[in-house]
Amino acid sequence: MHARLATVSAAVTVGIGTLLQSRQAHGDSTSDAMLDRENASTNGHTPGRDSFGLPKSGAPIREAKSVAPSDVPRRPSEAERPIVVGIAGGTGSGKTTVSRAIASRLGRDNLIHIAHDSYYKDLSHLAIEERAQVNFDHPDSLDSPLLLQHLAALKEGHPVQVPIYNYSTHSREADMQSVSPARIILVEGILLFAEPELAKACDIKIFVDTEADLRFIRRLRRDITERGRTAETVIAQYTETVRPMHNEFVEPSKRFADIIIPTGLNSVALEMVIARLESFLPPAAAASAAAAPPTTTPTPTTPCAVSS
Ligand SMILES: Nc1ncnc2c1ncn2[C@@H]1O[C@H](COP(=O)(O)OP(=O)(O)O)[C@@H](O)[C@H]1O
Ligand SMILES: O=c1ccn([C@@H]2O[C@H](COP(=O)(O)O)[C@@H](O)[C@H]2O)c(=O)[nH]1
Repeated sequence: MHARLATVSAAVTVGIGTLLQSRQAHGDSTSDAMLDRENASTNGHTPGRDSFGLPKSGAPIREAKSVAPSDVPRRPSEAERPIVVGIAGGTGSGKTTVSRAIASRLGRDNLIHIAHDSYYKDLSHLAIEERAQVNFDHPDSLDSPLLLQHLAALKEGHPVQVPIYNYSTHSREADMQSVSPARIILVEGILLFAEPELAKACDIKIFVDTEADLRFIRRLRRDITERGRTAETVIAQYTETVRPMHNEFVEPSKRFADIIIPTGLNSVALEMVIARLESFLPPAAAASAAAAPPTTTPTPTTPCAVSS
């Protein structure tokens, strides 16, 4: 299957803003925000950015990984600032699998991988039966403002503490995962482009587009084996919330993507994405990534926290 690749177009300025509270404003306000952004991207070049408005390649900001907490990390220059790559798509579309394929090529030193899912709100104050009834596919179920704060901090060269979410208990673990900046920040989630501020925080937006029947089959298998569900609960959740929310929020957000990857592990599309991301790495790291074998099917797993 051939990849449908659109031009990488968005030039975006990251800023922390409050998310729109009104979900009913989703349609119009999202469109307005996106149009504003597209218009802004055509207003000539910004210093330190390339013709697409993306930060130019330069030295990685690896030094932030080794600083002591008491030290103040050096603020990355515009040319060094991390590139945020958003990977959205429906549940089971292959977001994590695609992220891992990209990560395995670009290398741990150059990339960090953050899941929007890690920012699900903690439901430990509810009885376990009540937790399972929550609509986890509505944007309000996630602490997106915290993710926005973290992306902004990483872009400034600061490490962040990412929550660790447990899908079986629908709650956050006591521990958090410390994540330090890298040149490429992969962030994935079903609702990433449905939240205008989060979409805006992504320099490159990729949508993994997989048919609903395949996604459902994958989810059924995964949720039973990895997330402690039964076939009955997966089917009930899918019909009651996952499917309607997909149609209301996820599917319409596809139009904000720069690139659409059909059925996930599409090697043509992946190689083009990887080549583009390599261009942001310093020469030695880019050469090493380019020398790695072409993308193969990684063992798909579904972490809920961060991996790289
Ligand atoms: N291209 C693929 N072919 C077959 N199975 C896949 C493929 N991509 C993902 N999967 C399977 O589907 C499940 C969901 O994939 P995942 O990457 O976790 O999707 P998402 O992150 O979008 O929910 C995984 O458990 C994996 O086993
Ligand atoms: O406690 C929870 C939190 C989330 N979910 C479901 O997870 C998916 C999103 O994860 P993917 O890896 O993209 O599938 C979302 O559809 C939620 O319904 C959950 O079941 N329980």
